[in-house]
Amino acid sequence: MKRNIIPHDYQVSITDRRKSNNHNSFLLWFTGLSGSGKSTVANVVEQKLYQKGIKTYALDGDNIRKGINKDLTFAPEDRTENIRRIAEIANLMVNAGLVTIAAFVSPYKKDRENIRSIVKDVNFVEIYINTSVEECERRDVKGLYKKARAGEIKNMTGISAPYEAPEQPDIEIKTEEESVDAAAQRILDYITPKLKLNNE
Ligand SMILES: Nc1ncnc2c1ncn2[C@@H]1O[C@H](COP(=O)(O)OS(=O)(=O)O)[C@@H](OP(=O)(O)O)[C@H]1O
Ligand SMILES: Nc1ncnc2c1ncn2[C@@H]1O[C@H](COP(=O)(O)OP(=O)(O)O)[C@@H](O)[C@H]1O
Repeated sequence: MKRNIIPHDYQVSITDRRKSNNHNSFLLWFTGLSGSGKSTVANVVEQKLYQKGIKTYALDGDNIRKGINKDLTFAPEDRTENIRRIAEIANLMVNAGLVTIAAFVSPYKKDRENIRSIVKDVNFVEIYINTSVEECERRDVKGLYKKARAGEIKNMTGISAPYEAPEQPDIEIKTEEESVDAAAQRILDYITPKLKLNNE
């Protein structure tokens, strides 16, 4: 379909915005099972960045699935659309100069590859929060695993829907072996060089 959409050439660029913030912008994408620890670790990372004066914004289930994506279910095609829209929003935020943090189950490899192509490889940091389904079920932070076992929730990731683990994530956190603070520190150490402005 020919849509005749011609982008307007705005004069304030991503480079200008990064310069005025005095740091680079990129996307930290947390993937993992429900209850694996994505939000817990992401929250500490954001707090530490904020304390250093870094401009951040965090996207998560509450501000997305209750808002812009409230029309979407957990069926595979809706999860794909969920992640696609979030990637587009994240891309706008990266262009606005923010270190953008996103914590979503994002169980499908092809959807995560799509995020990488939307925000560009150089702006994408994939963080795999690797917690076994047994441990997530033991934590059962929201009581969802119990409901899934009782058949009250269909398509529950790890129980009745697949989770395709990243093969080469930029960072892998095994929460059964590493504390929240140690994980957050490892992420901060990884991204600190990326925050520095280069001469674009
Ligand atoms: N069927 C099923 N499977 C997985 N998760 C479920 C499901 N139903 C509801 N929930 C709750 O919704 C949160 C996951 O939403 P996401 O937008 O991250 O999922 S996805 O990326 O589209 O797969 C997830 O939040 P987190 O626990 O923060 O991961 C759950 O609380
Ligand atoms: N090392 C750890 N890293 C992250 N979370 C942990 C860790 N150890 C225990 N937890 C607990 O696991 C739960 C993870 O919940 P949450 O962060 O909401 O997961 P998700 O966002 O992936 O659904 C929290 O109750 C958290 O306190």
